[in-house]
Amino acid sequence: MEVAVSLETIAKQIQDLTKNVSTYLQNNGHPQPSLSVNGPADFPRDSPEVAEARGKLIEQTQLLRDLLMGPSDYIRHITNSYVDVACIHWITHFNIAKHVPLDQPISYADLASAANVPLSQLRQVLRYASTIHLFTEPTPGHVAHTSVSRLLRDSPPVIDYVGHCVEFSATIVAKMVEATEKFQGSQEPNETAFNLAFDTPLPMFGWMGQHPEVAQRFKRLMVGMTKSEKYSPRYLGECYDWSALESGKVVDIGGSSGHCSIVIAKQAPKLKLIVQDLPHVVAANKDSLPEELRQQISFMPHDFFAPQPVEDADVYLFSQIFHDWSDKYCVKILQNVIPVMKKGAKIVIRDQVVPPPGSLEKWVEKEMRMVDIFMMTNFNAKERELSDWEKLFAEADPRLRIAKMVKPPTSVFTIMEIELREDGNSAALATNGVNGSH
Ligand SMILES: C[S@@+](CC[C@H](N)C(=O)[O-])C[C@H]1O[C@@H](n2cnc3c(N)ncnc32)[C@H](O)[C@@H]1O
Repeated sequence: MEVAVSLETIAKQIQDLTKNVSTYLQNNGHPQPSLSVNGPADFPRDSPEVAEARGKLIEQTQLLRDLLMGPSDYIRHITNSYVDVACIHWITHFNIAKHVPLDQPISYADLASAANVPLSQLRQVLRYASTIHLFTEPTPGHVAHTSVSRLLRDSPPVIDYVGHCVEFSATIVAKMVEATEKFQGSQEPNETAFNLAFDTPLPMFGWMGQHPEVAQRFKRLMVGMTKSEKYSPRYLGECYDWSALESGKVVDIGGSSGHCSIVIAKQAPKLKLIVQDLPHVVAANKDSLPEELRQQISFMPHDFFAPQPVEDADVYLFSQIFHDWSDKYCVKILQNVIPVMKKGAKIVIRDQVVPPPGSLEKWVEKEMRMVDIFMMTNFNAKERELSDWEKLFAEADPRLRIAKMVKPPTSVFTIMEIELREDGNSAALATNGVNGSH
């Protein structure tokens, strides 16, 4: 049960945290956050303490606002957020942000004719959008950018992200109810809300193969994500003792362009790595491997639903594979590797271990659980909590045990080492900063 906290207590915390954050910005030459057109696009991320204070502030200010709304207004507020998404879709579809100059306002009439949209609808949509900080009306009848709407004009990663959300994901999640009614919790990757939304019998990635523009945008998003701390593969290199394998062999299953293997290869120059993926993925990526790594890393077409052909590897690596598949298919993927594992070989998994409900700030947990909903609606898959992982391993083979888990604080991923124990005993689980570990 939630304990009631007074508004003053929350406000006091907000005041103290705001002072810390604001002083830090001033003392380190960072601009104050602003919605004006030249306001900074991102909050500085160079101090872990300030990042923590900012996280708490977002949590506390949101709590204060929600409490002040009261349940009746609050439920209306969260329920009608579909209008926000629809207006952002309209704005991006008709390329409105590109037609608004950065240095001066533009009249609704001129903007309507430049974007070729009905004047009255433009005014309706932008006046709504200005209530959520997208565009502003500095003088009646004239529109100008804010620091938020500017991103829809100038930031290709934001434009990709927003396009993917409003044109793709929003269409899919709108079919959640119908999908459950029709498919009743199916584990098949082609009996999903995605299949209903796009009226296709193909699994999501198969469909993307036939829609290169959507696929290219999705790929750009994924590549962009790997550049952020949260999704960076660099921790995979740093948080596992790859050099202890000396001149051993690693198979990077579903390794895509090999970016995880590249990180590991740089960490442990004597290791040999084989990147396996579907034939078309291997064909598209193998020639872009840096010249200096070609002795160390090779590519091999392989479907992970077929028996694993590499029998002498020390590690079978699965990075961001299992969250795309239901348990039924994850078990098959694991069972294709287990028979060829030599004595002492390990399975290393880089994926999310979702912490128990309520253990993170709500806005952080919301983001994590949003990805879980995408996994459900796109693939009938999920992000797994520790107990889900344990259940999965037990189902694949009772000898599988989690031997180590490491979760770097700034990464969303946990790195798990799984061993195949011949004696059937539980291994002592060595964890490092993993929320909700034993
Ligand atoms: C989410 S990506 C993960 C890529 C990479 N391991 C990483 O961590 O960024 C999933 C990968 O699985 C590959 N994949 C999907 N189905 C596969 C299959 N049946 N056999 C092998 N690879 C497959 C995809 O082509 C894609 O590269």
